[in-house]
Amino acid sequence: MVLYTTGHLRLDAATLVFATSLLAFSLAILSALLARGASSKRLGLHEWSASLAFASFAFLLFFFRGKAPWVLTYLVANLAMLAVVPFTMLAYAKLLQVEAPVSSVALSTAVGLSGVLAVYFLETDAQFGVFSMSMAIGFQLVLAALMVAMAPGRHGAQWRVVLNIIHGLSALAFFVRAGMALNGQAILVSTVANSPAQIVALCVAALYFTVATVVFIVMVSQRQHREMSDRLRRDGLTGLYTRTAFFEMAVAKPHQWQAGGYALVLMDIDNFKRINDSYGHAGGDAVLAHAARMLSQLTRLSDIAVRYGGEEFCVLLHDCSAEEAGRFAQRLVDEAGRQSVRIKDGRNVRFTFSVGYACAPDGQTRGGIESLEAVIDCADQALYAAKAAGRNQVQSSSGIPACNDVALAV
Ligand SMILES: Nc1nc2c(ncn2[C@@H]2O[C@H](COP(=O)(O)OP(=O)(O)OP(=O)(O)O)[C@@H](O)[C@H]2O)c(=O)[nH]1
Repeated sequence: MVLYTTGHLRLDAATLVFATSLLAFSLAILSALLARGASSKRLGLHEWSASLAFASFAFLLFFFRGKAPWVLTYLVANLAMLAVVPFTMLAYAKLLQVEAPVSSVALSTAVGLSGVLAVYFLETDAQFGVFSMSMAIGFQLVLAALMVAMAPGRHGAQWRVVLNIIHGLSALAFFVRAGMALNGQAILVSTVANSPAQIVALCVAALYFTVATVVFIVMVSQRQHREMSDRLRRDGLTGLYTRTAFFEMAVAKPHQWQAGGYALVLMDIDNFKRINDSYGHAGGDAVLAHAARMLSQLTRLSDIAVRYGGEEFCVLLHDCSAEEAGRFAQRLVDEAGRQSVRIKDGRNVRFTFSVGYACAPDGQTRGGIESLEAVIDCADQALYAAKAAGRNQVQSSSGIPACNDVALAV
């Protein structure tokens, strides 16, 4: 099949193979240039660029079939093709922060490789090579689609769907090709075989490289944007959310913390001024950073840990009973008492926490931000009570008369 347009312009296998190589090469350069930014490196653009470079190289070698040595245009070209999807998966692993299915990839690569080696060295029928390569790449495309579909989070959901449509379409093209090989109709990628199957497969390849690269770059830029806005909401010294960001988040997504009830835990490092006086401001900073790390380790992903003031922290425990909040608060005090912070001059600094907490049980959380402010106020009074009672301890707001049924009271 040759899709003619006018005059000398024709869309045949030779044109398509060369154009696909050029297209993949241009997209590889674009991805490599975008990967030059420090933050882009760890988002998988290098791997994406490598995958396209392998594809471009393979298609260029296919283009020279019949004019260059068979070792290059068959063996090396197919080895390059076998590297394309695994590098794509490495890129997804970085961007979506998931594990690549290494053993399944290795197994499918071995299947593809065995077919190619058998054809090249043992002069087995060429259809065996086409079948094993097509099955291997089709299977790897399905694995890539599963990685994209099963990655945690719902960010860029519509783009993931587009990616998976194109993965599915490409996998289907490879499985059809494998089926044709079984039926004895398979053709090698060639510039002279202009069968409809060949033309369609080449068009699908060009479509795959273009759409998948555009979508990948969009997803990279979305993640960069998310990370940048998250960084702006965090305190530079401790990495915890700032007080302003905390209230913005609480107002924006009340259902995320109200559902199931919540507890608000406020904690303050005891006699912090003395720590600053004894160990210097840098020593004090090291204690703050250590305390924040400890806090992050003890909280769940659904909780919100905040640097509430100078040496004061707060945690919103989502879906949490009063007993659980009490245990969490006591754990903070115990851990702080157990740990010490090694500062730059080699000295160890010990610190303690005073903690106050208040709860808004499930069913009493309808007051929105006003209710949250009331709960914080009660946790603050409990913290004050802990300080007044001698520090290094936990107090609950339940003993404070004004704080009973606090969420209902507002
Ligand atoms: N190193 C350092 N110190 C800070 C920072 N922010 C606030 N501080 C200091 O934290 C100290 C807080 O002291 P106070 O409010 O008197 O409280 P405290 O000494 O912890 O006493 P209690 O809270 O009553 O136990 C002040 O000396 C502030 O200068 C910071 O980012 N780094």
